[in-house]
Amino acid sequence: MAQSDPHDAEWGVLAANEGYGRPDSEEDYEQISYEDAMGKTWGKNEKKPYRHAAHAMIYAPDGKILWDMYENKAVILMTMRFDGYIGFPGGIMDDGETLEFWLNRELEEEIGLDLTRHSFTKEDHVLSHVIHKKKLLLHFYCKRVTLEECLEIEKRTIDADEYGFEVLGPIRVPMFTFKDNERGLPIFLSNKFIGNAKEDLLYCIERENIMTKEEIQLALENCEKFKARYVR
Ligand SMILES: O=c1[nH]cnc2c1ncn2[C@H]1C[C@H](O)[C@@H](COP(=O)(O)OP(=O)(O)O)O1
Repeated sequence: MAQSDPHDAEWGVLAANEGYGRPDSEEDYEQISYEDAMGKTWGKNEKKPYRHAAHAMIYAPDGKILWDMYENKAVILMTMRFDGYIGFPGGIMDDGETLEFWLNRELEEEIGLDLTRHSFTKEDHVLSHVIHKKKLLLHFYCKRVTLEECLEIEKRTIDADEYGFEVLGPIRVPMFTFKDNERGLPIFLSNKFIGNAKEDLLYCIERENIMTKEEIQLALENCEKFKARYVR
């Protein structure tokens, strides 16, 4: 059938959601409570209503000493996405079920999460944001598991339905910094992250007592110094 909307012709099946992945700035994100996010109708009668999206961080405390020198503070699972950004697994929610229902379904599809063992509940919710510009409500969840469980979850990613499509691979956050104060977490932070995934990551690292606020601030400062000197 002929395509009538040039936007659809350009983006095909991706047309409905492609706008959510366009670059934005930190100022576009307004933090709101879960109750406010879920309690309002958010433009239900407008031509394009707000959509909800939910993403999740799975991690385990580590403590392994790498190269006899650097302590890896935790194993934190992220993914290389189809669009070249780094992000957390999850996605846009459909109507008619709870956020956690759709989040669990996305996690099963994208990383093969075994929902009989690790399904997310409202208790795992950490943060919600609204981005009016994109008419998007973002919900973030975090779950601590044992190191053994975390490694099993990571391995299952390559057998997931979306491996090779929405998820190009599991990645770990380097939770250590070399003596040059750049290699490790600071350089990792200079990557491109989807949405506010970087802020979600840093928020949870502090909230879960993996690093202090001061340590995170230092990593961010060293990331900026690195970018100023090296990024072409
Ligand atoms: O990890 C994330 N943290 C915060 N915001 C995120 C994260 N991943 C995506 N997003 C934002 C920006 C995206 O465009 C939208 C939709 O998420 P996405 O995973 O791309 O959803 P679909 O695969 O299209 O269902 O949320």
